[in-house]
Amino acid sequence: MAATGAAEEEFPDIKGGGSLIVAWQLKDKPVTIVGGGSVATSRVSHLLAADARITVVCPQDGLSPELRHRLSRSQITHIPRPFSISTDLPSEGPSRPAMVLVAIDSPSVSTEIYTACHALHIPVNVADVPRECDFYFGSMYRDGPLQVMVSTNGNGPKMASIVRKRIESEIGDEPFGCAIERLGVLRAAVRQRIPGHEKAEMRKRMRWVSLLSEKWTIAQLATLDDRTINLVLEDLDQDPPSFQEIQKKL
Ligand SMILES: C[C@@]1(CC(=O)O)c2cc3[nH]c(cc4nc(cc5[nH]c(cc(n2)[C@H]1CCC(=O)O)[C@@](C)(CC(=O)O)[C@@H]5CCC(=O)O)C(CC(=O)O)=C4CCC(=O)O)c(CCC(=O)O)c3CC(=O)O
Ligand SMILES: NC(=O)C1=CN([C@@H]2O[C@H](COP(=O)(O)OP(=O)(O)OC[C@H]3O[C@@H](n4cnc5c(N)ncnc54)[C@H](O)[C@@H]3O)[C@@H](O)[C@H]2O)C=CC1
Repeated sequence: MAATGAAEEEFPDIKGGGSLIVAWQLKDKPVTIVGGGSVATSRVSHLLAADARITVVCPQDGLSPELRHRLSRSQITHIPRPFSISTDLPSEGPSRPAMVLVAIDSPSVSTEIYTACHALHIPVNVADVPRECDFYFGSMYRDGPLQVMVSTNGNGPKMASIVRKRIESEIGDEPFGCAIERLGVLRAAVRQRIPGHEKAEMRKRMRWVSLLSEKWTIAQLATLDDRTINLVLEDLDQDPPSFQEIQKKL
């Protein structure tokens, strides 16, 4: 059909009012957290899981017990004083934060920090102040490399937490995290055996991994150790073997 002739109803209507959920890669990037209370502590957990380089700025007596523990294990850097816009927000250089998270109990100071970040084009989140957020946090479920984030786009944070718990209980004990971690290892091995970036090679890899992901259950994928991966990958010209076929070879 001609590109211009497509009828309007062929394309879905898109309702706005949402946000773009992405998996932001922060490994080794500097992130600054202002405040050391319970909200800051929860932000630190999420950032540690993302391997970010974390600096917490707050007076010595504001650091929560958990953050003191993380500091003693060198998981975070602590600057023990109130946040200073002129010192703690370098506009360039390796210390320029990739992201700033504000979790303090002073709305006016929060606004000043937000304004300074905004001027420097540094993405910022001020806990609980939607108009001072370039992005919102969501309710997180995590199992190894698997992450599920629920967002209500500011409409009902508590409801986000309720939906996340529903997902958590639906997943139950199924070892998704382990299965996905093992699939990651297997995919790397497939790329070694069928290297190359030609369309045909990519198609072959992608088709093969997709078929295996569907053919094996989550519990079966979770059993893939290095030895079974070698057996599974024995003949990549054939469709993937079943779990039972591999069991017979062991
Ligand atoms: C916009 C956003 C900005 C941001 O902070 O990033 C924001 C804003 C506000 N939160 C408020 C209240 C509460 N927030 C929570 C809890 C969470 N809040 C989180 C995110 C977000 N909160 C972002 C939107 C996310 C979304 O909509 O999906 C969660 C998901 C993630 C996290 O923060 O880690 C975490 C649950 C984590 C979990 O349990 O899994 C609870 C429940 C509780 O504490 O148990 C309550 C009370 C009940 C209620 O109001 O629902 C208020 C009103 C304050 C007031 O009334 O004064 C505002 C301001 C406003 O709405 O104007
Ligand atoms: N505690 C909670 O459950 C929730 C809190 N919030 C909001 O998040 C914000 C933070 O909450 P909490 O972590 O509970 O607060 P908190 O009162 O436990 O901690 C505040 C922290 O900010 C530090 N601080 C204050 N002024 C500072 C400055 N100028 N520079 C650097 N650090 C400074 C303090 O030393 C302390 O570490 C508040 O605005 C609160 O309204 C939102 C949702 C839930």
